[in-house]
Amino acid sequence: MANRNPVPPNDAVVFDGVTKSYGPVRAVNGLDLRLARGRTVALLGPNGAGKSTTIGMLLGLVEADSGSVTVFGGAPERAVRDGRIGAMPQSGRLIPGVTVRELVGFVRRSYAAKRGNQPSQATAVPSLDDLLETARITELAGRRANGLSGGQAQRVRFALAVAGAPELIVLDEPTTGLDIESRRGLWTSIRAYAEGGSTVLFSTHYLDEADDYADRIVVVDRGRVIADGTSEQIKQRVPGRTVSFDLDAPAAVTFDSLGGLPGVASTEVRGTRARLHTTDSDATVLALAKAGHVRNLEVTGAGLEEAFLALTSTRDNLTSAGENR
Ligand SMILES: Nc1ncnc2c1ncn2[C@@H]1O[C@H](COP(=O)(O)OP(=O)(O)OP(=O)(O)O)[C@@H](O)[C@H]1O
Repeated sequence: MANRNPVPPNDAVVFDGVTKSYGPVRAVNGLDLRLARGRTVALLGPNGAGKSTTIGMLLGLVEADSGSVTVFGGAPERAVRDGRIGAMPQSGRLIPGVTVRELVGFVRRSYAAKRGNQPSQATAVPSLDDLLETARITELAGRRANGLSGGQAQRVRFALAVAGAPELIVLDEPTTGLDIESRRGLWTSIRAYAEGGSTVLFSTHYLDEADDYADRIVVVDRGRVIADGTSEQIKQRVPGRTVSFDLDAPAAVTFDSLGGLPGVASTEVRGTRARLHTTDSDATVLALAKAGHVRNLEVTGAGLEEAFLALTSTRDNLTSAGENR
């Protein structure tokens, strides 16, 4: 497939007008996306939005119907063959009957042998000990690979993904089903690897991970990019603020009186804590101050979850929040 635009040297990945259908289902629908080298990017979207199909095309596993996908200026298959992409799939059993050290060592050796045949290749394959350390699985080295907990197995999969010192790692829902401690542990390894200058693309349904770890968030829905920017830029897409406070004298304040304050679009009272969603937080706060009876007042913008829900429920919303790549 011919690439219609020249690829700027700073782009690791370019999707250019890409479509992919499965029978009548348009999984990816004219996707345009550029990923700059060295950044960590989260791919968010509701179920069936096209995230896995997009990742499949990036890894050369799924062929686009039209448009082009370019990785490091060439075909994805070539980047995979050269060990420049490391991938962590959503699932897949680890080989039974071998230890973690044997499994990771085998994959590492196969990359090292390939690099030996390509001395021009810039990135050296790490030592096995460094690799185990990076993935924080040194203490698991002697364990059977198929007898690990979910979190431990994901760390081994991560070691396999980075065994060839790839410049781009692609993680498809890496922490799904893991407890909070295992999620944090895996992210410690991913971040450490990213700090070495690699590009990271991950999909997730955990919005806090996108908020905490991504330099840039790309939201897809029905196979298209519907928002693209930093976490802050995405949050700003949802207008209005939330004004929260403790009611000093709950009996003296009624729902109706709160709802009648300037700017207030909706109200919620739980116990003595009130939350007002307002389109004019300055006017709302001034009116509350005049009325008195409030303590611990707080004004906050929408969280990423609220923004995500608002964006993905607005079906016609196809503009971009920013160009931060
Ligand atoms: N091999 C396939 N055959 C038929 N339809 C498919 C196939 N793969 C994906 N689809 C459909 O394409 C659409 C996009 O699916 P995809 O798995 O890419 O979305 P997703 O955003 O990764 O979803 P999820 O968050 O649920 O994993 C969905 O409607 C899905 O049912």
